[in-house]
Amino acid sequence: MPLTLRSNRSTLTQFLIEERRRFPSASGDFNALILDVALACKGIAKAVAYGELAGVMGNHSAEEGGTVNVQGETQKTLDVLSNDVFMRRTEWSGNLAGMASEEMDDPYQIPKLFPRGNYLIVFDPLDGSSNIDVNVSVGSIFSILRAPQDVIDSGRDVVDTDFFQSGSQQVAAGYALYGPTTMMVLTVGGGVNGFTLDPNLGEFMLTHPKMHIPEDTHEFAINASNSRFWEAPVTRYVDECLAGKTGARGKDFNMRWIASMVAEAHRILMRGGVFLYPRDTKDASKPGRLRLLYEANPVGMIMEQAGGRASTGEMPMLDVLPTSLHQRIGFVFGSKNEVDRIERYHREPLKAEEKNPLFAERSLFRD
Ligand SMILES: O=P(O)(O)OC[C@H]1O[C@](O)(COP(=O)(O)O)[C@@H](O)[C@@H]1O
Ligand SMILES: [Mg+2]
Ligand SMILES: [Mg+2]
Repeated sequence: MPLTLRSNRSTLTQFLIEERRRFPSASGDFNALILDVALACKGIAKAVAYGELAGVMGNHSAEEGGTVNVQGETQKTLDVLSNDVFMRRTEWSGNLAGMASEEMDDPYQIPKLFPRGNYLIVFDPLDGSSNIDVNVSVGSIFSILRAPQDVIDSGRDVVDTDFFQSGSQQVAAGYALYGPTTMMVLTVGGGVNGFTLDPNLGEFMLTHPKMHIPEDTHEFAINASNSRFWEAPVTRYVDECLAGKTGARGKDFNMRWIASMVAEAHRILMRGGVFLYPRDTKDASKPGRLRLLYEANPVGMIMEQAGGRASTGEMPMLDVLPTSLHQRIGFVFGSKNEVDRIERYHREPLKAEEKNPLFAERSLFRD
């Protein structure tokens, strides 16, 4: 079926140029960096789309350099490939002072043969990759920070602490979603805009201008298999959602869990909802599942810029000062009123029945 191309749509390049006109002092390096990232995402989208045909499914083999990342997680072939694409597409242009990724233990130094620039990029090259073999939507997440002034002045190698900037310091954040269509969702600080990849033109076209998250929702997302490890405020919140019309909330809720955060973030951006991967007691060494610098902060910035909220459960995510490169953290985001409510539950003292599971809703001692 021939596609009718709407000529009035902006391309990502046009959009960035128009944005830059509003800030005449901007150097243009930043736009070039975003376009490099977009090109990396197009490359990853192709690899994901070819899947088994390109021999890129399954775990990364030990002969090709190892199978476990710094998080102790088995790397998929596509994790490694996507990481490589991100690095190669962004390292050369003179816009970056350094980068860090989920798939690299330490910060990556821009090779000496390339000039160094003013920005740092942190990325999750493939989010939701445990789903890749079952053909569920996955994506890439990125966060752009300004490099510390002494890094810019001296051109020195970057170290972990250069990246320890709160999420509110991000210059830009975004993700690409490799779903039925490939999309890029971007914020440069003035709202959130969504671009769909036109496969014929090879261009991201502005299809979702000024994305906005409804303040209320009746849809929540959480991995309920962890419920025995949740803290009481989270149990209270989920129990109230499950109780539906008959409970404290007085309305029914729907539940979703894709296990691909980038896809959940996109659903929430499109129609509202709340996502929780809270801090829990499952593993004392992991205060949460998701990573602050390249998952929670960029998705958090997008949520806040779209009128939603992002929180640790206790405080705004974007106010957290990072203490390590691969730091994990509890993450709650989405429709504003739900995130506010979850934060309030964390502040409120527990009632006796919430402290004692024997008296909780659906317990032995409750009629
Ligand atoms: O398997 P679980 O515990 O439900 O965790 C799912 C979460 O893990 C993640 O896949 C982690 O991201 P990576 O795939 O980049 O490691 C999130 O996208 C998702 O929300
Ligand atoms: Mg991830
Ligand atoms: Mg990943």
